[in-house]
Amino acid sequence: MPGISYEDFVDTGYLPSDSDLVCEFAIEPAAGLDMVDAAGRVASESSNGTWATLDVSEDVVDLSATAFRIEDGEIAVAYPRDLFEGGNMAQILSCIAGNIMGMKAVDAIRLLDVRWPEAIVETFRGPQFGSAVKSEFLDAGDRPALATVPKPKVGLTTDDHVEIARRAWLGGIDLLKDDENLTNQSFNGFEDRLTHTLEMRDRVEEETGDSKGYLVNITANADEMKRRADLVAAQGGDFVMVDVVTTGWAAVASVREHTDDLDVAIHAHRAMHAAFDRVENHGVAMRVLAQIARLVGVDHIHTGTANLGKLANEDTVGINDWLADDLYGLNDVLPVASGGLHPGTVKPLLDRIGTNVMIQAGGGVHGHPDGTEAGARAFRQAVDAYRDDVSPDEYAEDHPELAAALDNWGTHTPR
Ligand SMILES: O=C(O)[C@H](O)COP(=O)(O)O
Ligand SMILES: [Mg+2]
Repeated sequence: MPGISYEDFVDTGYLPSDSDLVCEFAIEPAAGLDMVDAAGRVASESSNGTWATLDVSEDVVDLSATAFRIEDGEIAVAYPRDLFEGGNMAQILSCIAGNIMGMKAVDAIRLLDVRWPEAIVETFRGPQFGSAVKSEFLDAGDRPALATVPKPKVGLTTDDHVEIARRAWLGGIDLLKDDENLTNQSFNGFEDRLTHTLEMRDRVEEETGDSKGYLVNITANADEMKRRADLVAAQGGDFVMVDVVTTGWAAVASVREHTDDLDVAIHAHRAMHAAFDRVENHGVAMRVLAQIARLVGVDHIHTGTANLGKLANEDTVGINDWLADDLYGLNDVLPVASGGLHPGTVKPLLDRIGTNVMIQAGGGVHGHPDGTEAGARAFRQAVDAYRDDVSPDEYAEDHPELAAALDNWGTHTPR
């Protein structure tokens, strides 16, 4: 079989087959190696090779990857379908983003993009609802869904949390979201928070006639997440939230499998993603993390704010487009813009990312000079102004909450 020595893993005449999984990497070869040497080592270590030349018997299945394009510091590597266990994202990542991330043959390596073949895509569940949550669970089918995160992010008692939820929903917010580090701590236990927040949701829905949602953070070990998801469903919740990077994709897959019968959508917070994607020449691009999230089957995921918020971003627009594109019939994923947004950033944000999104503000709602309900109204008014094609300043003339928000923050991008 070929592929026993790393040189055998490069073939610039190779044409990937439809079933090959193709990865694009940016690589910086270590001193003394050229791009071809480094490409061979990457393809080898990420499929079936090692540093030494192997003498392999005929009955070993050939699962070698092939580096077939090498140009301008980037390489493309094709992997045979049978290298991978279908439906097992952990195993796939142990190949395409595994040992190669630390191998000394490259000073830096970044997984930029993946072409997922149908033969792999069909082994994953994908999202149960995707962007359909906006009309299926909410009244936001024709506009961005609006979410808020109670602040301070931890420390509020359950009663405080529920009161903030009430004010935010009454002000026009669709979704109340737990923060990424709020799970089941002593000051605000999961079960009480779930019960009382959903009771409040029902009261507000009755009062306003609008559908409201609660993204309760079930992040924990996999079995506990499943137990918490059961509680959410039993109490009439429509959403669970999972910190998908910190829990790991195998745990997310367990939640996705479990929620198939529960009729609840999965909101993915990406806390810790920047450990993989912030250093520009190394790691795994957010684009790939978003692809993984779609395959595993989350319904919404944070994809950044197109550089209009407080967190560093990659190509939010390109990622959002990928999440909306056809992928062998898999549902789409609703992109979530969050992190440092406020009413003054709504127009430039929607100009960049469109309206089939969820937009979310914590500080930009609760930090409003007149409090949470006014902040929620201002956030909603900024979206209504956009819908009516009226400038925020003009809309603010007869919407005092928006006027106060714009006076306070202008169009400032926070840090
Ligand atoms: O989890 C999030 O997305 C953030 O808590 C948003 O908070 P901010 O709007 O205050 O930055
Ligand atoms: Mg947060």
